[in-house]
Amino acid sequence: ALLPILNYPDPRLRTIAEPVKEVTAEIKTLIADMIETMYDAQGIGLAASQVDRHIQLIVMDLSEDKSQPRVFINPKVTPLVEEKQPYEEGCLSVPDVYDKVERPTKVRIEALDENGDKIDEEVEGLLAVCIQHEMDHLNGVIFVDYLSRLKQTRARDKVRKVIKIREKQS
Ligand SMILES: O=C(O)C[C@@H](Cc1ccccc1)C(=O)SCC(=O)c1ccccc1
Ligand SMILES: [Zn+2]
Repeated sequence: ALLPILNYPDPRLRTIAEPVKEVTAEIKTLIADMIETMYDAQGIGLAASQVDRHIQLIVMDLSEDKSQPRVFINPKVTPLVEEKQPYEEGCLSVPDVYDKVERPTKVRIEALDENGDKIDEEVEGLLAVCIQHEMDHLNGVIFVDYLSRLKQTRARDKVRKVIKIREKQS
């Protein structure tokens, strides 16, 4: 089922996510719903925080044909290099706002997958950017927090406009 995505600056997006204790049937349903919601919203990642579920769960699919969804449960991300790289980020909770954010170029991801099996990978490129962006969501951080006050104000105004247009369309 499609889930409603919280929009910036909704304070619920600032909630710190709790660790997942057990991958229950309910969580497997949530994972399927998040993947469906991510594809519908044309995203490449989605954190549970964005659908108002405050558990440490991220879904991601960087494939062209939306055929390789990945699930990260209780993820831990560790930078492997000091070097940072800028990337033009977007966010499904801040629609139509894109801006450069600098993040460590290479990171280690430790997590569990949807079967409770260990993930332990060193990644760079868009996967490294996206996992750090999603990890921020689980810690109540949104990418606009790294931008200037002026850009944050513009982002709030932009989201307000986009939501109004979407409400008219629905
Ligand atoms: O809000 C989210 O977490 C999803 C977000 C993930 C993300 C994309 C790009 C850089 C960092 C994090 C999105 O999927 S934004 C929409 C999108 O598909 C996209 C935007 C910019 C570059 C590439 C993809
Ligand atoms: Zn986001």
